[in-house]
Amino acid sequence: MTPEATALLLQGGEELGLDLVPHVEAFTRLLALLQEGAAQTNLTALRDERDIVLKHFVDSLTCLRGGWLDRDGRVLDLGTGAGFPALPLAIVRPELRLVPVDATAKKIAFVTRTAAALGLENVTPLTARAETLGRDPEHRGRYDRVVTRAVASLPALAELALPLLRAGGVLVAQKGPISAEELDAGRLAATEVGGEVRAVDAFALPVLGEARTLVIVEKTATTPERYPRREGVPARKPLFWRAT
Ligand SMILES: C[S@@+](CC[C@H](N)C(=O)[O-])C[C@H]1O[C@@H](n2cnc3c(N)ncnc32)[C@H](O)[C@@H]1O
Repeated sequence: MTPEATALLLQGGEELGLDLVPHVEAFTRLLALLQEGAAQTNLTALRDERDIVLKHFVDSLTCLRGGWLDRDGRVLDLGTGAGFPALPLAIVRPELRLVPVDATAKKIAFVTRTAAALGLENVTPLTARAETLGRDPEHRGRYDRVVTRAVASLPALAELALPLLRAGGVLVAQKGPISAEELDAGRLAATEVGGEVRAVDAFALPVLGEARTLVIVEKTATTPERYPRREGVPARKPLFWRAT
């Protein structure tokens, strides 16, 4: 990693209250593996070091805001793609047991290789759709936290994530700016599937200042058996929301 990119990583961490100095080596290796992987397959649109450091690494770590992931536990990353936020979280929070999940086997193959190369023993990647896991007794109701970044609308995320959480578990949804309409639909959807929106944290991405939102949904009741609906339906026909 160039000295400039390292400085941005440390500055981003500092703005989040994180000392990333002990993790520079791990992030340097992650950056190299990501650039290598991106050259071979269509893993990520970001190629530039500065973009990867700020928009993947630092952005992923913003889900630590508010302390929702401060306790150890099982954390499912829904729609992890090339491993975000799961891999940065696994580096910085070794006490978390992370299960990065994605529907695309090629992406999970990359996450598996990368976690092994980085020696991250707290990462167990899984190729699956969230809808399938949500109906599987080995996964339904088994997670303390679900994190997710840039995957779907809030009502769709509520339907996909809440079935996976134990009672009292929490969804930490990382999004860009969110409209009042999406948030309203998300609140209704959360209630429908057994949850409640606990916090909406609008903030600026460190260094770049872009708008981001963390939406926190707590599982407060049992999810009705009919949720999640079948594959593709939660995103195509989100509850209480007419996607544009
Ligand atoms: C835009 S990418 C975001 C990837 C990553 N979270 C990030 O922030 O870089 C969305 C990912 O979610 C996955 N995905 C979407 N819906 C899913 C579902 N229902 N179950 C599992 N994976 C899903 C897609 O395969 C894709 O890799």
